[in-house]
Amino acid sequence: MIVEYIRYRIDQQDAEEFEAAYERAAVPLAAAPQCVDYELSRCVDEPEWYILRITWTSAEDHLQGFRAGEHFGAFFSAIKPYVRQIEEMRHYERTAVRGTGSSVPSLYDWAGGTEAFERLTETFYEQVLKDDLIGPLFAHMDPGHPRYVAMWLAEVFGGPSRYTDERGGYHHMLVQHLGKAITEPQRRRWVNLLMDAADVVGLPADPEFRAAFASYIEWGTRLAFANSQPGARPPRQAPVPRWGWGVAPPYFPTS
Ligand code: HEM
Repeated sequence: MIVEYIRYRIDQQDAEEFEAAYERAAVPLAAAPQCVDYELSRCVDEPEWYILRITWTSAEDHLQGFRAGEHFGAFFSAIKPYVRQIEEMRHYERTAVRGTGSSVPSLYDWAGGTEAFERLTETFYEQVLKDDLIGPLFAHMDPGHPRYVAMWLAEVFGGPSRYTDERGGYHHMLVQHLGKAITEPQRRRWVNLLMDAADVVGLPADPEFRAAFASYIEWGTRLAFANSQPGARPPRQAPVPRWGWGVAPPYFPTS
């Protein structure tokens, strides 16, 4: 991905029409498969300055794909009157320095932190061991297993990176599943028992948290299933995934 920044200097009296022109240009831009996202911002301190940020799938996709593609004509005709007002138009490569702030609580904090995940996995594995379908898979599990899985989940949901630092991270987790030939009914039972345990230990039951939680569990169990099949060749090294709220951020009642 590549980020294009276009800085405009627009006379105050033209600002309204400029923004309206970009609203029109945004329609073909949004339809272009080379465009990841875009945002037009106006400077507060010096309102004649605007910056348009467009993330493209690549510089080549922008310059060859978009510009030669079916959406460019409509895009360009909307913004053509302002081309002479461009002060800078460049592609920038993202660096490793990026992240999110703390304005939105992590799923880890929302759930109640390490203690909540430990309660969850304690209860979950008590039921797993009694279960006819998946109990036998865990018959020889390490007594620390519930705590290790709690560490994994805590890290995935935005908590401390203890599974990576103390337990070997993704690679260690992966090898535990290799060759286990998990069946779909076993995967589904694992999910069902975990969801039951979430209710029993009182993990937050709001729709937003549960949707994000269930989404990771669905994804993770399907990966565990796939990686456990005979002949599976998953990547041996990768970071522990970090799961966020997705499209439904936490709901804070206003009154
Ligand atoms: C989101 C889904 C899953 C997560 C996050 C997860 C997590 C983990 C982790 C972190 C370990 C290694 C613990 C350690 O550090 O020692 C592990 C091991 C294991 N997992 Fe999973 N797992 C998932 C799905 C499944 C499923 C669906 C099954 C089978 C139905 C399964 C069966 C096992 C088994 C049998 C082990 C080895 C246990 C032992 O003998 O110690 N896992 N899992």
